[in-house]
Amino acid sequence: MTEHFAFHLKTTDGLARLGEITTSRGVIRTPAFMPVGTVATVKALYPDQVRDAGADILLGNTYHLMLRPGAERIARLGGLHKFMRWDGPILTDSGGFQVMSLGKIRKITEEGVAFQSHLDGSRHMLSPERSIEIQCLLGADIQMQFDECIELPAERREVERAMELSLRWAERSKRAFEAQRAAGGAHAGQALFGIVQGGTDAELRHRSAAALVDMDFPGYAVGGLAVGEGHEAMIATLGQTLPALPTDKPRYLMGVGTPLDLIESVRLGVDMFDCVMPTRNGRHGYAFTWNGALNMRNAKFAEDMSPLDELSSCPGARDYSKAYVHHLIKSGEFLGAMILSWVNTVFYQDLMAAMRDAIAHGRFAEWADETKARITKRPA
Ligand SMILES: Nc1nc2c(CCc3ccccc3)c3nc[nH]c3cc2c(=O)[nH]1
Repeated sequence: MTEHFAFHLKTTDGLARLGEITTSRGVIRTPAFMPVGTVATVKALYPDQVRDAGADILLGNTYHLMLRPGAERIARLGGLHKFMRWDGPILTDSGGFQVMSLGKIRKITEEGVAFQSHLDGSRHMLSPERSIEIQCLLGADIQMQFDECIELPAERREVERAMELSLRWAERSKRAFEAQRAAGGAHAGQALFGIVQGGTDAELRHRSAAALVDMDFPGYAVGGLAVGEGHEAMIATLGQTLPALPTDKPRYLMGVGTPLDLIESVRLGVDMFDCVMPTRNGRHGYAFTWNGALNMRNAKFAEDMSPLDELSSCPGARDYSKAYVHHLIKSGEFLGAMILSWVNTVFYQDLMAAMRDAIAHGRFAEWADETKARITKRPA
């Protein structure tokens, strides 16, 4: 694991950026979409399908994996990469966000968050130090600071309190990560990212970003969004937050988003994304295609033998008919979820590859306008 973590900004087109992140487990081409593999699997897909779709990096989740099968157990079994047979980079979230959305009977203090498992009610505690310890036990290449993300809408003083707590937790996360490095629990090919909070308040966002930049992280996430604020507020907040971050470090917008969200966020200068949408919506019968999103439960597809999306690079989108996928989804068959998870994961990777190509050729604005018209048109 000699390769040091590094970000190389290759070129820009307006605020849009083309780059590469080097980790000890491989290179991440940015702008990048990172499939979510919360419990050590990208649901309904084999790792080879995820790799062949073009994904360079996957996401794992501290909250879920600490509860089952357990971080120490995964470490005993050789780490998350070996466990799930993914040899590329893995980014893990720090767990705070998931405790707030899934954990039960939570108690937040300066120390951290005490909670009960949503699986069996067992008692657990997450702190910046324990979160970093778990992420190192998992062997994550990119780790996230322990933060508090509050649901919007919220009172400004609540947003300010959570943002300031997250800054104190950023300091503690960084010290814990450095201690892990010194003790051999982490190496130079791994990185810890800070997370900017502050709701949709520009002043709080600037304070959070400035304080994190002072702590000097190798990458910065914009957190606290995709929590119900809506597309316009998210884009407005991004426009206020991104300029406060250094251009020579990656920017990761957490939990985003729809294809339209991705295009508009890349236009503003975001480099990395994650979202459960391609796989979760796939399991619920939605297909992302180059002619808009299709709800495969719709009876209009019952006798439509045309392919899901003949423009897709996914064999599943070209080989299977809408009628067949409609039947599988209506029947609740596993293959329906498998096909649509595959089609959607490939669509998201093809979308990112097209963005990278447009930026490389200095035609992102034109490409974005053409593509938005195509993929947001209401399907016939
Ligand atoms: N730590 C953190 N995570 C967030 C996630 C989960 C992203 C994630 C990472 C890795 C695996 C799964 C999920 C968010 N998802 C939507 N909005 C989000 C905001 C935050 C946030 O402010 N902080």
